[in-house]
Amino acid sequence: MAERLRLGVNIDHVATVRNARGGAVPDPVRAAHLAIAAGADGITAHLREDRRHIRDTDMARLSSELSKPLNFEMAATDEMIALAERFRPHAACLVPEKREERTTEGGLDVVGQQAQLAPRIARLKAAGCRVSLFIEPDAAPIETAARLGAPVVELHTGSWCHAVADGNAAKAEAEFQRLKGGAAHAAALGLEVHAGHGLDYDTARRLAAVPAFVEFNIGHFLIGEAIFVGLEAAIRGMRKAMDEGRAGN
Ligand SMILES: CC(=O)[C@@H](O)[C@H](O)COP(=O)(O)O
Ligand SMILES: NCC(=O)COP(=O)(O)O
Repeated sequence: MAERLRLGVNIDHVATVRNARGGAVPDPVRAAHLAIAAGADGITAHLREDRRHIRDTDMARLSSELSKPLNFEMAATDEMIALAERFRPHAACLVPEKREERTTEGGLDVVGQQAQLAPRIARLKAAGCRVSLFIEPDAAPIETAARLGAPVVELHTGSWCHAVADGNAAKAEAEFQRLKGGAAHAAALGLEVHAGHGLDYDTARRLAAVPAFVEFNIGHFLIGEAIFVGLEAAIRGMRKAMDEGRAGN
């Protein structure tokens, strides 16, 4: 039987709510435990350089407490690599960061940054982390990721999700085919293929029909949905959507 499409729950925006008042609640680590109890296959947390949401202490607790894999998202800086060497998460995903961005705006420039990325990927591997590169679903970054020795790529789904949300059917179809082709290309190179950014129930269900994808990392939509239905129901709803999509329903 084919391995189930995995769901990684990103808890960043529980920390966004916590930080709004500068206190200790809601606790993102408590959310991580609840997400796992609700069926999450792993937890993703993005320790940004500006610490706008997840903080070092959150990452330390997640690294020591979780019963499922932790995917530590980070910029490819020496500061973050050193933290990954200290916390030793199951996985590390290198993402682009701009201080002024509201959220991630695209994939890592792996083609232009090969020289800087290669030693940092080596350090993460030496620390026992499964390295993932968050990239655009295009041939050049996919092939470069494979050459750099990253075993995993996470394809940026934001452009497709925005086109769907905007009702731009032509652009949505073009972006979906870009993701489908990128996933097949990455898989053919032996890469494990993940997807993330902006996914909701509908887009997760549709994307799950692409067999090359092994894992989705989903956060903002789930935390927003949890405000209305609770975190467990939101996650179970996403699990159902992904299973339906994978089964072709
Ligand atoms: C790379 C990606 O799309 C997300 O995992 C990232 O965490 C988004 O950044 P924010 O969580 O700060 O919106
Ligand atoms: N890498 C994508 C991720 O972890 C979650 O992105 P989003 O669902 O919060 O947009």
